[in-house]
Amino acid sequence: MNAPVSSARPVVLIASCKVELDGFPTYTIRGNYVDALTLVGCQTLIVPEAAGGDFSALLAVADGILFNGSPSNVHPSHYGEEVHDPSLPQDTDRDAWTLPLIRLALERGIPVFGICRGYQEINVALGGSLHQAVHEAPGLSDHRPDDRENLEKRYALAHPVAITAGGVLEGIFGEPEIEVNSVHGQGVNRLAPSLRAEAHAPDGLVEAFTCPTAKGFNLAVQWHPEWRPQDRPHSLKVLQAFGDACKRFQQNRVRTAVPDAASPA
Ligand SMILES: N[C@@H](CCC(=O)NCCCC(=O)O)C(=O)O
Repeated sequence: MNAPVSSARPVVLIASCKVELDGFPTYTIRGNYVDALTLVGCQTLIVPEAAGGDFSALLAVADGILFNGSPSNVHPSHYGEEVHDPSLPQDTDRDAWTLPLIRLALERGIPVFGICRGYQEINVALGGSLHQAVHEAPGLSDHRPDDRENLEKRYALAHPVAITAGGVLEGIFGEPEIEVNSVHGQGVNRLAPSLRAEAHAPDGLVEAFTCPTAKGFNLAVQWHPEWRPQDRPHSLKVLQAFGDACKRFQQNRVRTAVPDAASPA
C-alpha cells in the first residue's frame, strides 16, 4: 500500500518583531514575507513570542521556519559587544526566543530559512559575531540603500555575489554569480564555526551560509528574495527550494505519523 501523502500546504512559522506603536506593544511583520511564502505553496503562521522558551506547541505544527528581516538589530551582548550606535532599533524580545529556537530547529532537522536580520540571527545563535556598521569596517563597502529613495530603488539589484562552488546555492541556481539587492547596515563578521559560506560580495562580506551538519534543509541570505519574487527568477528559485523542503518535511511527518492511526483494528 502506498503511504498516504498530505495535500495540505506545509506550515511555515514566521517570526514577528515587537515594536511600540501608539504606546502599545505591537507585533509586526512585513507582508512581503508572507506573500512570498504563499507564492511557493506554504501556509504561513506568524509567531509573536514563545513565552518562557516553551517551543513544544510551535514544533508540533512547524514544517519550516522563516527567520525574516526587520529594521532592528540583534543585541550585540549576544556576541560579547556593547551597542555601537544606540540610535538604531533593537528587539531584545525577539532575540530572547528566536536565538534558542534557531538552535533547536537545526538540531531537529526542521527546514530553516533566514533573511537579513534572520540571517544575522542564525550566525549569532550559533556563536558568530556581526559587524555593527559594515560601512565603517576597513575594506568593506556600504551595503545600505539610500533611505530617501522609494522602495523600488531601495530594493533594486545592487551588487553581484559569487556563489560557492559545490554548495547549496550552486545547486539551486546552477550559476557562479548572481545579482542581489542590499538593505542592511550590519553583516557577518566572524562566521559561526558550524556554518559554511555560500556566497560572498565583491568586498569579501559573507552574503549567504548554510549549516552543513544540521539534519534538514537550511539556508540564510543577507539579501531580500521576498522582494517581488514574481519578477526575479533567482529569488523565486531560492524561495521555492525552501518551500519544497518544507513540503518534504511535512510529507515525511505524515508518513511516519499515519500508520498507527490508519492501522486496521
Ligand atoms: N538591522 C539589520 C537587519 C537588516 C534587515 O533585516 N533589513 C530589512 C528591513 C526591512 C524588512 O523587514 O524587510 C541591519 O541593518 O543589518
